[in-house]
Amino acid sequence: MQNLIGEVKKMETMGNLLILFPASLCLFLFVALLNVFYKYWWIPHRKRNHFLSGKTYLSWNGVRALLLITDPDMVNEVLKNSEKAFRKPKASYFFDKLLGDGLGSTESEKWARLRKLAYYAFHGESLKVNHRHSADEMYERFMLLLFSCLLVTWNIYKLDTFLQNMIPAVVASVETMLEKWKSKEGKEIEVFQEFRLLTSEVISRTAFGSSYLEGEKIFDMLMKLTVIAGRNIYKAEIPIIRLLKKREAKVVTGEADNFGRDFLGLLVNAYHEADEKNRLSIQDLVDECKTFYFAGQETVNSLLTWATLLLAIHTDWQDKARAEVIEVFDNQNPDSEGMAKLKTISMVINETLRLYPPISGVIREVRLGTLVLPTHSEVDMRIIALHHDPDLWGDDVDLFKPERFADVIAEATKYNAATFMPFGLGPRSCVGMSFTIIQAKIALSMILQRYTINLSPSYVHAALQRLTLKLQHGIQLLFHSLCYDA
Ligand code: HEM
Repeated sequence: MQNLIGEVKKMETMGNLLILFPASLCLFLFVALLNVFYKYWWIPHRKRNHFLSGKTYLSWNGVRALLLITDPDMVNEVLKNSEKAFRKPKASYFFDKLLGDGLGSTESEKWARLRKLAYYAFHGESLKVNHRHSADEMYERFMLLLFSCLLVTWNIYKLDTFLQNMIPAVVASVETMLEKWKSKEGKEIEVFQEFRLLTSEVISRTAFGSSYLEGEKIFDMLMKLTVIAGRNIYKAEIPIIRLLKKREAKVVTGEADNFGRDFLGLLVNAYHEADEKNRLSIQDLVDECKTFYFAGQETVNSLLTWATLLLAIHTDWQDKARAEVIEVFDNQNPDSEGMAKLKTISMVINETLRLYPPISGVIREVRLGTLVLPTHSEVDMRIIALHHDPDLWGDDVDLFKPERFADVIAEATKYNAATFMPFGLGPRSCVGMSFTIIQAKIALSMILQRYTINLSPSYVHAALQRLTLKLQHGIQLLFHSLCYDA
C-alpha cells in the first residue's frame, strides 16, 4: 500500500512538472514575443510624434495623448497661464509615492502657502547675487523682489542668517569633497557620484541644518524609495520625522529659543502654527522635505556633471574660467561679493543648461473649470527642443559656445523668455534657481582654483534621460593639481 501511495505521489510530481514546464515555456515565449512586438512594431508605428503644424506635434505614450509644443510663444502662453486654464497634471503613481503632495505637484491655496515658505527660504541671495535675466524674467524678478522686500521687513534677521549661513555651508561641503580628491590626484574620478554626495551634503546643511551623515542616510532612503516606487511594491519611510523631533526637543529643553531659521525651521514653525488654516500637517511636512531633498539634489548634480565634462573638453574655456576665478578670489574661498563678478563662469553655466537642461520638459493639462479637456491629454513643453532649435539659436546650435551669453540673457534669447528656460517659466518656475546658481558657481570656482580637468580615455558618451538628463556610464575625469596650494 505504502509503495502504491509513493508511486502515485511520484506520478503527481511528474504530472505537475509535465504541466509546469510547458506552461512556463509558453509564458516565456509569450513575454518574449510581446517584447519584440513592443520594440519593433508598437514603438515605431504607434509611439511616434505626428507633425501637426508649425512646431507642434502629437504623441501618444500608450496612456495619454501629448501635444508637444516647441514654439516659444505658445510655451510662454501656457506656462504664464494668465487664463488659469493649464494646471500641473495629477502626479503619476511613481511620483506620488516618491514625493507625495509637495510644492512641485500640489495646487491652489496649499501651493501658494508652500511656495511662499520655499521662496523665503531659497531666494534670499537674489538680493545680493547679480545673475542676469531676460526681460520677462526681470519683470518677474522685480515683482518677487518687491515681495522679498516685504518679507525682509517682516523679519530681517532670518534673511541675513540665510545669507550668512548659505555660502560658508556650500564652501564647507565643497571642501569636504576636495579633501577626498587629494588622495586620488591624477587618478580617474567618476564625478557623477562625487557630485551626488556633494549636492546631498549641500541641501542637508543649508536647508535642513543636519549633518552630512544624516543627509546621506536620508538620500540613501530616497534612492531606495525611487527604486521601490518604481517597482510599486513596498512603502518606505524616510527619517525626516527624526529631524523634526530633534528640532522640537531643542526648544522643549531650552537649548534653542526657536525651531531654526533654515527651510526645515520654517516648516516646523508652520507645523506648530496656531491658526489651523495655515498649519501644515505632518504629512505635508514630510512630503515637502522629500520634494526638496530630491529636487535640490538630482538636478544640481546633473548640471555640475555636464559643466565639468564641457570644461574638460573645451580647455580654452576652462583656462578662461580659471583666470577669472583667480582674478576674483585669488586663492581664497568664494564669498558673496565675488560671486556677482563671475561673468565667464555664469556664461559656462548658462551654455551648459542650454545644451543639457537637467529637466528636459514640463507638462500641463488643459482645464476649463472642472473639465479636463480632452480627457487623458496633456501639453508637453520640450525645453530641450527649444534649446536646440536652429531657428532660435542659429546653425551652430549644437556647439558649446558660452559667448552666446556674453550680454544679457534677453539678447541671447531675442527677448523671448521661453527660448531659454532650464528652470521653467511663469508662476510654477523653479524656486531653487538662485540656490542652484550659487552652488554651481562655488563648486566650479573651487575646483578650478585647485585642479586642471581632463577627460579620461575610458569615458564613453551616452546621455540618458532618467528623471534628469544623466550620463549612462557616469563621467570619468582626471584632475591634476595646480602648482600652488589654494
Ligand atoms: C539645475 C538645477 C535645477 C533645474 C534645471 C530645475 C528645473 C526646474 C523646472 C524646469 C521646474 C518647473 C517644473 C514645471 O514647470 O512643471 C522646477 C520646479 C521646481 N524646482 Fe527646480 N530645478 C533645479 C534646482 C532646484 C533646486 C536646487 C530646488 C530646491 C532647493 C528645486 C526645487 C523646485 C521646486 C520645489 C519646484 C516646483 C515649484 C512649483 O511648482 O511651484 N529645484 N525646477
